[in-house]
Formats: sequence, structure tokens, C-alpha cells
Amino acid sequence: MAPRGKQPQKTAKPTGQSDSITKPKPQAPNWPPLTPLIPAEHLSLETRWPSLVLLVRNLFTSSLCKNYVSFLSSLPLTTTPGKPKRGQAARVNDRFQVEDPVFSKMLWEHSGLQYLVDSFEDPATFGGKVLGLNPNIRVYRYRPGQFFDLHYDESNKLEFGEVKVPAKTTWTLLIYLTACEGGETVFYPEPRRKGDKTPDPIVVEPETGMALLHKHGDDCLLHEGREVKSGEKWVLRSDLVVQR
Ligand SMILES: O=C(O)CCC(=O)C(=O)O
Ligand SMILES: [Fe+2]
Repeated sequence: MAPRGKQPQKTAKPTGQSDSITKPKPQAPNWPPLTPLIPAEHLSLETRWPSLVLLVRNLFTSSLCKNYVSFLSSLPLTTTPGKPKRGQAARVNDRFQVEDPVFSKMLWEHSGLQYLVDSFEDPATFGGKVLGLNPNIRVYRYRPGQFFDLHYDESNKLEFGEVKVPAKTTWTLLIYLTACEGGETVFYPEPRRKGDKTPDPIVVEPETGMALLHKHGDDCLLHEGREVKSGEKWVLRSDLVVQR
């Protein structure tokens, strides 16, 4: 059930499929190297809500985050309209989106994510054989007053890698590059059975360098990015991709 009487929406398809005809595709940026990093064996995939929400603290070190934020500030971010298209969640933030398989591969292999996902105690959690990260990379900047309204994230089909393996996305990946006041990512779990008490919302406060993974598609929890009150919230977004 949607909290606070709001009508949740689905997010728009993240790939540029329909946009590609009219809008020029942005060039892959010259991403800074992913260094320094903490060795993957010193990181852990923490369960925030069983089978649905996982966290990795310090996936990015604070100096890496600082470097990224200063680099990302130079990209041509565009402000999403406050008034969404029919069927889209209202979101107001500045964003940049690019299809960059080289970067998504580097992020997957070098950040420690591949190691953590591949060694997770219950591999079935990720919904199939995990191939890597969605090359569709999104950068969000939320300034005070900006937010991402209640919605569900959809699973998307894609052809993955050079050999175009049939694949689909199963989990959303958010990497917080800054901490800020407000801007929490909040999930609204539903009662397990009819008549059960509604669980408390799961409130994830952005923490510099922390990654959040949450299941999307049919099992996606209703969620939102709350309004930023002060400071800036910077996020890198991709998705886990599994074989279809
Ligand atoms: O920025 C956030 O906290 C949430 C972002 C989100 O829900 C999305 O990218 O689908
Ligand atoms: Fe979302």
C-alpha cells in the first residue's frame, strides 16, 4: 500500500532507446581512476532488509568520492522537470546519463562489487547468474529542495557485453558520493500477511562512499529519495545484470 496517500509511479526506462532518435548520445566521460580503494576482502555486503536491501560501507574511499564529485561537477548535468510525464515518478534532480560499458566493467571488477556479489552467502539472492553492471550509468546531484518521489524501479532487458548475452537487470545499485542533511533513501516494506502490522520504513542515510543494492522489478519495494535539506547529495547509479 502506498504511504501518505500518494500514488506511486514507475521510473522511466533508463536506456536511451526511444530518446536516441531525437537526442545526441553523450560521449563516455574520461572517468577518474578508481583509486584509492579498500581491498575487497575488507569490505562486506551487509543485509539491511533480508533478500531486498543490502549495503556496502566504504565501497568508495572518501578521497575517491571527493575526486569523483569534483570530476562529475564538470559534466553537463541536466535538471529533470518537476512535473513528470504521465506514468513517471516526480523527481527533481540534476542528472547525467551515459551508456558506458568500459566504465561499468571497471566499476564491477575493480571496486570490489564483483568479489562481494560472487562470494555472497546466498547467490540465488541476485536472481540468476550475475554478469556485471548495467552499462547505463546515471549520475544524480540533488541540491537542497530536490528529491525523487515514491516509485518502483523496473527490471529492464538488455543484450549484455560484446557477445550480446540476453540479460536483464535485477537489482538497483546506488553509490553515495557524499553525505548530506536529508536525502535519505527510504523503502516502505509491506506487511507479510494481510492483517499484519506494516513494518517501519527502512531509512538509509547517504554515507560517503556507501553502496546500496536493492532488488527491483516485481519484488521492488516502494521507495523514494527524500528531499535534501542542506549540502549536496551525489549518487552514481547502475544495476546488477543477470543472464536471462
Ligand atoms: O537517490 C535516491 O535516494 C533514490 C534513487 C532512486 O530511487 C532511483 O534511482 O531509482
Ligand atoms: Fe528507485
